[in-house]
Amino acid sequence: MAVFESKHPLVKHKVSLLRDVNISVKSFRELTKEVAVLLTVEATQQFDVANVDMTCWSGDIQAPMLSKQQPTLVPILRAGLGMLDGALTILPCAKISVVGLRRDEKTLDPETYYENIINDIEDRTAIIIDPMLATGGTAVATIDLLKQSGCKHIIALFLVAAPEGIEVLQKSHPDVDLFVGVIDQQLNENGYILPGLGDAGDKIFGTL
Ligand SMILES: O=P(O)(O)OC[C@H]1O[C@H](OP(=O)(O)OP(=O)(O)O)[C@H](O)[C@@H]1O
Ligand SMILES: O=c1cc[nH]c(=O)[nH]1
Ligand SMILES: [Mg+2]
Repeated sequence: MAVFESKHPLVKHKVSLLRDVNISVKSFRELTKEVAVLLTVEATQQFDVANVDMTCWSGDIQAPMLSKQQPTLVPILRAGLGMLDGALTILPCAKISVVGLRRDEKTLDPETYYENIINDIEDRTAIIIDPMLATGGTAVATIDLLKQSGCKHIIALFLVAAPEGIEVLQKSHPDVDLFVGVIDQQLNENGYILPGLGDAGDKIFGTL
């Protein structure tokens, strides 16, 4: 598994702004979307292109186009919805597969409460989007669901990731590449990322 931590100065800057304890819901939503745009650009840099015949204003040409089907975006409810608009800005034709998982506050185990994965997922790259990778339990369960549905190629985007979660993912799904805004220090005793962003879902949905 490859882990790509963004080197883009705007990603660093915007994730730092997201950490402000006094951030408004509006700013948190806007910045989450903006970082999602930047991470989607980085994650799609490795996509293959192949020349196709086309007629241009100046005549017939061969022009490079994406050689595979458009990917499917996989927002993990709730917080992943905050990144969906940003990812769609770069991939406006992507199909969307939605999964809903929440962590049990005490055990930190993920519980799946919704699953709506596209039919032809075996032909497409799945791009998981979720602001936070903490213990890794939610991401592992999501990848399990996608693989059970026939998905063969999966990448995952996170604004902030804890080293503990990266290690768990690495062990469970070594074939999945990660694109991360910032790798943070550690988890606290309640499974929250330090320094982190706090509860990203609550900040995006205004349920603090
Ligand atoms: O790596 P883990 O320890 O599994 O934690 C990460 C998960 O926790 C958060 O979701 P949460 O369960 O708070 O649900 P929400 O998006 O509805 O707020 C976050 O958006 C991830 O999905
Ligand atoms: O720090 C964390 C950990 C899990 N989920 C969040 O939203 N934040
Ligand atoms: Mg939450």
